Amino acid sequence: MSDSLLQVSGLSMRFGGLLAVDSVAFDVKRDEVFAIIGPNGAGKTTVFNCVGGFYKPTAGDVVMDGKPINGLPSHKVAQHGLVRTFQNVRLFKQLTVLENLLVAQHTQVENRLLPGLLKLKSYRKSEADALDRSAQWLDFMGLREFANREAGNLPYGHQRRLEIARCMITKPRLLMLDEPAAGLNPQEKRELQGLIDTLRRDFGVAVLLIEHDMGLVMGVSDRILVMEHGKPITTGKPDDVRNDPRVIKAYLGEE
Ligand SMILES: Nc1ncnc2c1ncn2[C@@H]1O[C@H](COP(=O)(O)OP(=O)(O)OP(=O)(O)O)[C@@H](O)[C@H]1O
Repeated sequence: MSDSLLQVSGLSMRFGGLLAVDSVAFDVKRDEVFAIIGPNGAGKTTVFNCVGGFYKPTAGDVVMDGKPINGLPSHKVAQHGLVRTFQNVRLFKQLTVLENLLVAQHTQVENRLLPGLLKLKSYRKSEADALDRSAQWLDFMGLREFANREAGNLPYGHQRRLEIARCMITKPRLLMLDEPAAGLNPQEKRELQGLIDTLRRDFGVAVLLIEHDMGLVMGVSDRILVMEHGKPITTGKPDDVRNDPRVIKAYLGEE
């Protein structure tokens, strides 16, 4: 078994005349935290959208655990164990916190109509299990006291945690986080770093991260891919990337 969970090669995405992503290649190992950084417009989100099934890449391969997933829609990609959060939190804001976690499991747990209608024992059991798992994640994320609050009314940092819980409850193998520190205060950022460490260690999930907060990226990542103008500049460990003149130039050149 290869130690790479996700392998991306020759990935390109063209929007009309703009080559937003140009021949990007990287791999994410099992239980690795891998970050993609780069100045605004570098193509990070476009890579995410291609990997997660939101865009069909113009060229290239995306392979998850040996199976090609490029071009698959996001719900199919999720069935391969790859789920994501969004730059602007996307929850069912009118539903309660608990309901958000139940809905996340619904496609997995029970989508057979007949057993549901008949309230078969197996159906009741799977419903009870979904409720148990929701309670466990509410506790784990410190959200239990908010279980019956509308998700849209939670403080922003709590909404971000709920979004991560909603991903984790589907038991992914690769969690993609799109700017998870955006809008968080310094204390919440420290908690986020601890959370990512714990998710990887205790739940064996690999993490693919886009983030502008360099403190978080350097603190939490095993390896970092740096992009500029759609192209990869370098991939390396945080200390190597931090001191790479090409990376420093890419960021300073932005000013
Ligand atoms: N749907 C789209 N249609 C046309 N152009 C797009 C589309 N999405 C992104 N782009 C362009 O592709 C380039 C890369 O954008 P992308 O959002 O991937 O960069 P990014 O590195 O994620 O930037 P940021 O850090 O600001 O989020 C930009 O020039 C952007 O304007």
